[in-house]
Amino acid sequence: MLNGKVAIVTGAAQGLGRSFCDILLQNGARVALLDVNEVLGKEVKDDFEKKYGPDKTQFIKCDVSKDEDFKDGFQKTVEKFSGVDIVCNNAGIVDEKNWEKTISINLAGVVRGTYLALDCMKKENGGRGGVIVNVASLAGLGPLPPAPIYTATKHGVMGFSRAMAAVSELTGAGVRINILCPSFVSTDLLSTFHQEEKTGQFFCLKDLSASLLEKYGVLEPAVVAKGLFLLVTDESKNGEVLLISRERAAFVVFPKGTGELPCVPVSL
Ligand SMILES: NC(=O)C1=CN([C@@H]2O[C@H](COP(=O)(O)OP(=O)(O)OC[C@H]3O[C@@H](n4cnc5c(N)ncnc54)[C@H](O)[C@@H]3O)[C@@H](O)[C@H]2O)C=CC1
Ligand SMILES: CCCCCC(=O)CC\C=C/C=C/C=C/[C@@H](O)[C@@H](O)CCCC(=O)O
Repeated sequence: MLNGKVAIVTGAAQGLGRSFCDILLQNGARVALLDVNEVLGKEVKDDFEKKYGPDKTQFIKCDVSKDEDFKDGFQKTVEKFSGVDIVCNNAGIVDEKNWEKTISINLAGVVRGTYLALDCMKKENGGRGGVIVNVASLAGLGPLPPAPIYTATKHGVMGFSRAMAAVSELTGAGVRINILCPSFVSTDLLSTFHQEEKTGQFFCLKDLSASLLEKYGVLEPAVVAKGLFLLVTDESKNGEVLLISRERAAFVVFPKGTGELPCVPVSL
């Protein structure tokens, strides 16, 4: 289904990003693995090479918070695979103490990756069109009290990506932009929920964290990867938000305009 297609996945060295690469490779795509972790990234590339054969993957060391790194990642991908069709802006962290770092990766990194992807794929630039999937979270749909900055970045990814999907459609860029909102997933990032050095002043809410984990359950990365595959392959989807939790996978329906927002009127 994805034969001949070229994908870029950030945060590809482990967790959800690794699963996203796997399902894209399984379906015939060639994949550039971008990650700041060079050791793990090269190991994953070797694993994929054993599983899918040579010349299907390329690991590129890239810190999505650095402009030159990210531009270099795109340039090396185009040089190796002669173009890009799919971009998954997945890299993300939880660090409520170093909150500027969290914003620079989770939000600014997604903005950077979306702009680079559009420059590379949009038809007016000689691109062949394509699709961008930005990874938000259930915390992009509602507040996650133990991680307010993380929540802010994911809400930012939601607003930015939905606006850019409209921009892409209005300008005829030929690039679809969709958003993935998973619930808790069994990856290294989830363990930060219980680490005081990552949750900082909000570590006091660790009981709420535990109850939220109980309430929402924990998904396997491969389940979320199926959601990525749907957003990549369903060409009718642009500006869509796919929520994936233990109970359901569903496209979020938003009010058509602010006039339809559920509100309680007040007299001023
Ligand atoms: N694990 C979970 O419960 C959920 C995770 N997500 C989101 O999914 C995405 C992936 O998270 P996980 O796979 O769970 O985390 P993870 O910690 O297992 O993997 C994240 C990957 O991103 C890489 N990375 C970190 N900073 C980077 C940077 N500056 N530049 C490039 N790569 C960088 C890491 O080296 C790592 O390989 C994140 O955006 C996260 O917010 C969303 C909902 C739930
Ligand atoms: C800090 C660790 C983050 C782990 C990575 C995630 O993105 C996990 C996101 C999973 C669940 C988020 C749930 C957010 C729920 C809110 O919408 C709100 O409903 C929470 C209010 C408390 C409650 O639901 O009882």
